[in-house]
Amino acid sequence: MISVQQAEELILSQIQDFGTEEVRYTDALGRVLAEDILADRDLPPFERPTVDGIAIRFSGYEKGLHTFKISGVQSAGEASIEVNSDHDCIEIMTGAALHNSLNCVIRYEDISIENGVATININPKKGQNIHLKGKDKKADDVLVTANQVITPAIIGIAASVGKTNLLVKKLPKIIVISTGDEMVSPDVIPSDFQLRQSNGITIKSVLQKYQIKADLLHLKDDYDLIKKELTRCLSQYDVLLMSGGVSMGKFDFLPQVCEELGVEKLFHKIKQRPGKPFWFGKNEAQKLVFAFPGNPVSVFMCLHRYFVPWLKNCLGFESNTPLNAVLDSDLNFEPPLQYFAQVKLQVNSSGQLLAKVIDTNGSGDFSHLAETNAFIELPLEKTHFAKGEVYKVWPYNL
Ligand SMILES: Nc1nc2c(c(=O)[nH]1)N[C@H]1C(S)=C(S)[C@@H](COP(=O)(O)OP(=O)(O)OC[C@H]3O[C@@H](n4cnc5c(N)ncnc54)[C@H](O)[C@@H]3O)O[C@H]1N2
Ligand code: MOO
Repeated sequence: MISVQQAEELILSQIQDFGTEEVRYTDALGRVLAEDILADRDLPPFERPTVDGIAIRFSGYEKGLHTFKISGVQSAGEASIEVNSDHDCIEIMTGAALHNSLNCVIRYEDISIENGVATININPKKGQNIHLKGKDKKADDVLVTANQVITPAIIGIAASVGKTNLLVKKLPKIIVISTGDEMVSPDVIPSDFQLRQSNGITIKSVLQKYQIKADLLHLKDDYDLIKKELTRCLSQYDVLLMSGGVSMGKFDFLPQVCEELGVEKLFHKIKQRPGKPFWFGKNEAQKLVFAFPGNPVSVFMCLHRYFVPWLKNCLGFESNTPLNAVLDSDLNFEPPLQYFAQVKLQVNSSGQLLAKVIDTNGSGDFSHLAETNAFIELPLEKTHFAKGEVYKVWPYNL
C-alpha cells in the first residue's frame, strides 16, 4: 500500500495537455483562457468627459472669462466638435469624444445657462473631469493573462476589446461509470436491500463546475458486460472515472478487467481513510482510469483530493495550492492511515480559517456532506491532533 503523497505524485506525473480550441466569448464562462487578452487600442480610446456639462478652452478662463457662448451640443457617439474661440464652449455629455481644442469640463451643477450663454460658478482646474486617452492602458497592453478561469469580468473585457472568439484549453472527454447490482435509478423506489445510485451523478456534477459534460453509465456486476463496455469506453474517452468494484468482494472485477484490457496498474490501495482501495492506471494510449471505491464519501474525497488537482494541472490553472486551516478541536485517530475528516470551514473574527470537525460514521455515511464543506488531511505519522494545529484542507461545497 502506498502513501497519500506517493499516490499524489503518481497521479500528477500523468498530467496531459488536451490542446486548445476557440469558443465564442458568450460560451466561455468557466473555461480556462489559453491566450492573453490585449487592448486593441488605447483605453480609453479618446479623451472622455466624466460628467455632463460644458467643455471650455482653459486659456479663456485664465484670461478672466466666466461666461461662454454655447456654440454646439455634443452627445456620446457623435464626432468631436472643435471650438476655435476662447469665448465659446460646447455642451457635452459623459462619454463623448472631447476635441483636442477643449481641455476643461465643468458639470451642469456648477454653471447656469441663459440665452445660449453659460456662466461658470466655480474656479475650474485645467483638465478637470476628463478621463485621458490611454490613461488606463495603452494599445497592445495585456488586460487579462492566460491560464485563468474565465469570469464574468473577463468576458466583459473581451467584449470591450472586440475579442469575440477566445482561445481556451480543451477539456478531456470523460465517462463516469458506476457499478453494482444493488444500485437502482434515483427515480425508482428501492427494495429493502437496494440503494439508489448517487455516485455517478455526484461525479458528473463536480465535473460540471469545470464545464466538463461527462457521459454517465451504470453497469451491473457482470464480468463480460464490464469488459465489453470498458473496451468501448477506453477507445472513446480520455479518462474513465469509476466508482465501486475495486475492493476484495467476489464481484469486484474492475482491477482484473482493467489489467486484462491493457490498462497498467499504477497503484491499488492508499494508506488513507476513506478511499483505501482506490485503483489508478493507464493504457498505452495514455487513457487514464481513476477507479474510486464505491462508498460515497470515498468517491467524494478521492475526487477532490486527487482528480480535481490533476484536472487543474492539466488545464494549467494559475493557482493550484491547497488551503490550510486551523483545527478547531482535539481529535484522535489510531489506525495507520492518513485520515480525511469532514469539516465545516469558517473564518473567525481574527480572519483565521477554522476547521470544525463533524462526527460521521465512515465512508458509507453521506448524510453530512451538505453540512460540511471540506476534508481536513491529518498526517499518517500522528495519532493525536490538537486544537490549534494547522493542516491542509480540500474544499468541496465552497
Ligand atoms: N475484505 C475487505 N473488504 C473491504 C475492504 C477491504 O480492504 N477488505 N475495503 C473496504 C473499503 S475501505 C471500501 S471503501 C469498500 C469499497 O468497495 P468497492 O469499491 O468494491 O465498492 P462496492 O462494494 O462496489 O460499493 C461499496 C458501497 O458503496 C455504495 N455504492 C456503490 N456504488 C454506488 C453508487 N453508484 N451510488 C451510491 N452508492 C454506491 C454502496 O453502498 C456499496 O455497498 O470496500 C470495503 N470492503
Ligand atoms: O477506505 Mo473505505 O473508503 O472507507 O471505507
